[in-house]
Amino acid sequence: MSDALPLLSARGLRLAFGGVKAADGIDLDVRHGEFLAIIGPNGAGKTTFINMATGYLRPQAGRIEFEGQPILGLSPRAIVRRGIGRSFQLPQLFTEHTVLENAALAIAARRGIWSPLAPLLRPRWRDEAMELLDRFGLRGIAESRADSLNEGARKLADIAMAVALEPSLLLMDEPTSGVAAAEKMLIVETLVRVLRSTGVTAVFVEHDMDVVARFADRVAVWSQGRIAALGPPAEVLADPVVQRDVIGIATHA
Ligand SMILES: Nc1ncnc2c1ncn2[C@@H]1O[C@H](COP(=O)(O)OP(=O)(O)OP(=O)(O)O)[C@@H](O)[C@H]1O
Repeated sequence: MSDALPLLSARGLRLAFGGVKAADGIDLDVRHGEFLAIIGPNGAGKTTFINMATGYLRPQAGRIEFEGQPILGLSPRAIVRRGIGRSFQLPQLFTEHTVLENAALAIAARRGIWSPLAPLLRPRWRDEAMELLDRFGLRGIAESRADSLNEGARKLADIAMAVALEPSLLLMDEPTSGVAAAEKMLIVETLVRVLRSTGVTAVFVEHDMDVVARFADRVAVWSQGRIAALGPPAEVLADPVVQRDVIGIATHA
């Protein structure tokens, strides 16, 4: 496959909820290997885009292609199988299970195995789950229950589960929301290191402009269901309109 072909290509996406235009003509190409940040005020339609690209919402018009193939109309599960992973604003871990158990379940799910947990904790699976946790620096909390983790560890563990499914594109909705300021950069550094080393392309919704400036290759600015600006962070974040309309009100927790 040619690298010139975008990994994901969206054209003319439209979706209104009553009078609210959550997507009002979205055109976006995601390039192989890039880290693309999506910024924009609350209600601009950022999550709606992720929901459309992952099969959770169907646009009223437009098309989305992944690796040159149309994906609109596929179920979320079928889209995961094509290679698009996702993490949510609120982590989706099995809270009553340990981090290791969550990892083993995710690795098994990747192979289409829906097994009781006990066999998945035998050495072969356990080693693989530990190896995954190691990559995210989570080995030390492998035996902790998911509901006992702080928000930073919970977010990383959630992303590790998405990576266990071996996506080529990962869409992350606010990977740092709720994470304490002191932890934030370490969390993002860790996930960027893992994703870059495995060649995973990433799209992430982010409200922290320091994170965007440091880790994004390109930034797309969402405004009222449209993309108002797109380009390298140094350029986009210096745009006075973006500074006034997006950064000035980016106080979202
Ligand atoms: N399922 C839905 N039903 C009705 N309205 C919806 C639905 N999903 C989103 N909306 C509306 O569409 C608009 C865009 O919402 P969306 O969640 O995509 O924004 P966002 O940019 O992700 O905001 P935030 O930063 O607050 O997460 C909002 O006005 C929202 O209330």
